[in-house]
Amino acid sequence: MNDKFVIGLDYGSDSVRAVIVNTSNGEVKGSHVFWYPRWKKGKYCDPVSNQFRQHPLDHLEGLEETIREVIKESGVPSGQIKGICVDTTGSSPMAVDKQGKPLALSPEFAENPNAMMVLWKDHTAIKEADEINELARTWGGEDYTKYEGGIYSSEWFWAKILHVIREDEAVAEAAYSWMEHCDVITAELIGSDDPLEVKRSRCAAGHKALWHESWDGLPSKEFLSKLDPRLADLRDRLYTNTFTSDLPAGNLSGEWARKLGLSTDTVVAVGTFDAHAGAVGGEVTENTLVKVMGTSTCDIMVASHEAIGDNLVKGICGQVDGSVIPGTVGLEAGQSGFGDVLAWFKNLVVKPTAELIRASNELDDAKKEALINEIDRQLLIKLSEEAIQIPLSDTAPVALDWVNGRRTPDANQALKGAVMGLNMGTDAARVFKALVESICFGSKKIVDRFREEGVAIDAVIGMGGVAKKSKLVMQTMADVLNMPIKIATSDQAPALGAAMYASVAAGIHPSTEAAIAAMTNGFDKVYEPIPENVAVYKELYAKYAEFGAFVEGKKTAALADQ
Ligand SMILES: Nc1ncnc2c1ncn2[C@@H]1O[C@H](COP(=O)(O)OP(=O)(O)O)[C@@H](O)[C@H]1O
Ligand SMILES: O=C(CO)[C@H](O)[C@H](O)COP(=O)(O)O
Repeated sequence: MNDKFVIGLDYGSDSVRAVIVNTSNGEVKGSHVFWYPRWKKGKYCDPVSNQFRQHPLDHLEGLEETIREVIKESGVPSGQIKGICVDTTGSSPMAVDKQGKPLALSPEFAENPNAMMVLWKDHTAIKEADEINELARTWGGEDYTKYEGGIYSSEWFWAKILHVIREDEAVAEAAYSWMEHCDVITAELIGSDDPLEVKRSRCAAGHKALWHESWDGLPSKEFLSKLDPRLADLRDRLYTNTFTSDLPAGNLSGEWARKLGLSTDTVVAVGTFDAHAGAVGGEVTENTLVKVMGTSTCDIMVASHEAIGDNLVKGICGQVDGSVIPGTVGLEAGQSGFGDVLAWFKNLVVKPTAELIRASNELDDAKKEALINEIDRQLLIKLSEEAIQIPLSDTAPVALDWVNGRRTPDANQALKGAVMGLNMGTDAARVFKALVESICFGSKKIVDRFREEGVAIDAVIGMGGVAKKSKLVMQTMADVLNMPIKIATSDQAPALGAAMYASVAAGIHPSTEAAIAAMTNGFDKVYEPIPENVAVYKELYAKYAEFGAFVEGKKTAALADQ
């Protein structure tokens, strides 16, 4: 057998997943998940202040373990493994030194959260994002936000950097450059020692760093200096050109070839973001909305240059040439909180329960931890089983899905979640059901915005942890959108998409479209809307919209006296 194989790596928010894939038929010969140990302990985070940082050691340990494990599991000879591609969350930037190494890998900054990866969901930079939006609208020059939906988010590159350099003089001084997570890992694999030489991700730059070829790359130094002179200086130590992920970033370094038991002939593709790789793994085509549903949700579409023309789609996460399928325009929207909204509720119940179990004298410590882990594992399933039994006609509460702010439509990370309509009969299952409905209503707001902006949506594909794990969420989504939802077979669609990019970068397939056709894993389920549910959710959606307008301050008479 002389089949050629590639490896796709998908760095999610809680774990990194790898798959090794046969490029001739998409057969997944091995997969492995590595949960970030420091992140799992909540280190370097402060949810109350919306601070979420990750230590790069979590990522490097996961890099080595996942690749070694999938090679071992597959039994594929190293000589047949031709390429690797890395997708990560974003915008998740890190301050790096002159060699492109994250500052937190140096002893001086090893415990400093500002020297670590500022995870996409970290919203400490709301003020900075507001400044960028205000300046973009008023400075008299180019509106650099126009290809990113017209509203810059605290989740993104420049806002995060500006916040950190204001907070931490030492990091500001020591940071030679800043790199997105996907570029850091790619640079590590190819043994780069110069961040200015690394082929930076088009996807990351276009969707999160205000990059566009029409203004020669990044925003001008004049614009940046109005925010902070140090940003203007930094521009010289970032990048001008960006690259799509069907292209090679370099070859595996000798160090990593030895660590992984691979050849230095192994090509490493330019990095990308998880959702966009997921769309490729899920066979994205024009007029199809791909929903990558994990802790958050990303909604990805592709449009031909002819179809999109000069249309600037308002309030989404941007439209970028080549961010998904090179030669087409990638469109991104999404929700800052999706599975996380449900995890938040789960933790609300589990945390005090766990503390009581630990404080009790009934069980030994090992049995206590086993019981707590079982409750943590089972609670979402249990709540889902109970929620499915609640008749839709039951006046369940109405919730807003903004526990992590609102990403789209119209980013507003200052927003918070809310629930109304509680009474003495409101049990955990009813609140959970309201939260499930809220994240589906939030998805409908995005579909409505795309259509209002002239982007046709004829089909919906679901993938990611929630799509594979929750029948309740997916049926509710089909009912709320009143559209069938196809579920991608692969439970690692982003990693599969990264593998597809790797096969093109390694010269095995001639294009991303050809790689999709050859390596797709297809779909294994379709959720069809249930007409009677569609009617009920139409009314509930109107309540959700009114409640949202009220909470966001656009009070309406209908709600004001409730
Ligand atoms: N049974 C379930 N029902 C609903 N949501 C679930 C269930 N199991 C896990 N989740 C959610 O899935 C999300 C993790 O999604 P996943 O795609 O695995 O991770 P990531 O977002 O890091 O890529 C978590 O937010 C978790 O709350
Ligand atoms: O916005 C993104 C991509 O553009 C983030 O990577 C995405 O939201 C992260 O989500 P998850 O934790 O579910 O992988």
